Amino acid sequence: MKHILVTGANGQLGQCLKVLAQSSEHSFTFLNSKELDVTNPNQITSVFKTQSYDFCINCAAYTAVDKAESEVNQAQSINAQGAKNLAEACKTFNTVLIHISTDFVFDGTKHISYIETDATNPLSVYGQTKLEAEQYIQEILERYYIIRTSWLYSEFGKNFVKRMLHLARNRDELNIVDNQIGTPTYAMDLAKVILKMIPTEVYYGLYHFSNQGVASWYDFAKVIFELTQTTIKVNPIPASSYPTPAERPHFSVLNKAKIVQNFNLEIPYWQESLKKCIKALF
Ligand SMILES: NC(=O)C1=CN([C@@H]2O[C@H](COP(=O)(O)OP(=O)(O)OC[C@H]3O[C@@H](n4cnc5c(N)ncnc54)[C@H](OP(=O)(O)O)[C@@H]3O)[C@@H](O)[C@H]2O)C=CC1
Ligand SMILES: Cc1cn([C@H]2C[C@H](O)[C@@H](COP(=O)(O)OP(=O)(O)O[C@H]3O[C@@H](C)C(=O)[C@@H](O)[C@H]3O)O2)c(=O)[nH]c1=O
Repeated sequence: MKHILVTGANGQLGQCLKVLAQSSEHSFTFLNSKELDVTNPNQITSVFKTQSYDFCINCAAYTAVDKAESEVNQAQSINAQGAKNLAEACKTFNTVLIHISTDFVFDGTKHISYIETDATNPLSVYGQTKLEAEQYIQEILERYYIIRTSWLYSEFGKNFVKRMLHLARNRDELNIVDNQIGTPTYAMDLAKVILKMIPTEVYYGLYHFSNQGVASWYDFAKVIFELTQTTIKVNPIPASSYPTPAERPHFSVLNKAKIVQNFNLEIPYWQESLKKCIKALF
């Protein structure tokens, strides 16, 4: 049995981990942003002093991609400095850090799936602060897992699936970007993989994980409405017709070969996992 600390426990990934913790052999401590503010090194130290943790899963993040363009300091402080603070505590207290990163560290100019060693070049403040976090962790720690994932959704928190269903209540028509290509990922699938990595305690390093398959946001929206039998007209539009403060990569499909091989995974296709999430929502 391992002792596991989870930060940012009220976010969507944190809540998925809470569900899985109920049937896990491990002992979990879930702390929300008030109980453990990752920007506060003193608070982190006092939490790590209360008991010895084998693992810390960092689910704390600033994830408002567009807002981050104007709240640079806050995004930097939570995403980059917060991860650095946790990495330092993990080093002092001999804890393995499991940190979640993003496909938005890439600029999207590649045409085949991104592997872990591909060059990064974030287009947004959010992506830049998440990349800084990766760099701090790699500098400070030897025993860490960084998992880059993409387009997370779940029955919990704020995400694209819930936003589409909410918008469809008052609209007959939606325009959705069809030239940003990635892979939607069910946060519950990511949570399961994280827990599968825990007993292994080997193969530390940087990994990519998403569901299988490829989609545009338009494809994603269409399937959300099909599965929920929502009648709405969905129009494909280029990103240039949907201006946003943050630029997003045109292509950010992640290659999962490394995580599949090292942890012997079978990854579900995104449409299959979306069905499970929709079932949990209704
Ligand atoms: N959502 C997505 O599409 C993707 C997310 N990721 C990454 O996955 C991880 C999990 O994301 P997700 O669950 O969706 O994120 P959420 O936005 O759902 O949750 C983030 C959590 O972090 C908490 N938090 C914010 N500031 C602090 C702080 N200073 N100290 C402690 N906790 C804080 C928030 O708490 P509060 O609500 O109280 O502010 C919130 O509960 C993140 O690292 C994210 O970057 C990667 C790819 C895609
Ligand atoms: C609401 C809406 C969005 N869009 C577009 C805008 C954008 O290009 C795309 C997705 O928009 P969102 O703002 O919902 O998603 P976004 O916040 O960009 O999602 C990202 O979040 C961060 C945290 C990550 O790490 C990424 O992997 C990714 O999941 O959909 C439309 O085209 N029409 C719409 O009506």
